[in-house]
Amino acid sequence: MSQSVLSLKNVTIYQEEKTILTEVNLEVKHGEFLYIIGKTGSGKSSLMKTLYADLPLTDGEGHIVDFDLATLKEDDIPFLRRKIGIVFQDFKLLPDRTVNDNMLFVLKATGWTNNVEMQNKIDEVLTKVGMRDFGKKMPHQLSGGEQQRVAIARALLNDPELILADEPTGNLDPQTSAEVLEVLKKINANGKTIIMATHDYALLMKFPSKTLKCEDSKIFEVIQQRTA
Ligand SMILES: Nc1ncnc2c1ncn2[C@@H]1O[C@H](COP(=O)(O)OP(=O)(O)OP(=O)(O)O)[C@@H](O)[C@H]1O
Repeated sequence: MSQSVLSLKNVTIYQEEKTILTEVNLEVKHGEFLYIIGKTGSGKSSLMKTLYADLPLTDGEGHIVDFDLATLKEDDIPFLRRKIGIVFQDFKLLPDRTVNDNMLFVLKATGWTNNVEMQNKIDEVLTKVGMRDFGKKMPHQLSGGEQQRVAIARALLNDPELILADEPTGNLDPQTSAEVLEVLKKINANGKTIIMATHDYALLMKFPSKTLKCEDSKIFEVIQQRTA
């Protein structure tokens, strides 16, 4: 399949009055795995926030999973977020409830009501990330890598077309980062489109894929070179 999941045309991204990225032209096709790299402060998170409508698109054109970012209304944002799975650096699991209840919370908030269907879905996504036996655990009983795998499972609950992962390995050691990347790569191999912001260049070398770099307010494709 080659239809576009995301298209940005001549977009400028601002934080308050400051221009962060300009002349952003980007097209991501169904099934791609795309890295966004760049130094701290170069605008990776601002770009991701624009994609999940945390920052409004005020300048340029943007379409993502059938939503028009330039004309998106406040009321549309929850519906956009159901078609996008978001994974953050700090996992953002609810600390006061089990893994299973974290999942139930999201399903109920997004309109699911049937208990059997909800539990089947939870089991399905936890199995996908290798966490099937951890449903009764509290987040604090899990390692960072396990928490991030649960967060990835949570992002899969509503079968999104696109996963946006903003520094998903930023809090993890190299070995655990590689394991989380393997989970994301497997999900991508099963057909999900993934955009991942990172400054972990070692990971990029280990799992090469199409890469865009944010630098000097611009974003452009870079060709990865193997050093060994
Ligand atoms: N909420 C905000 N209000 C004002 N300025 C912001 C805000 N968030 C980020 N910025 C500024 O926007 C610029 C880009 O930040 P952004 O977080 O997008 O960079 P980044 O590449 O994701 O960095 P990092 O790798 O450190 O997360 C920085 O100069 C930052 O100070």
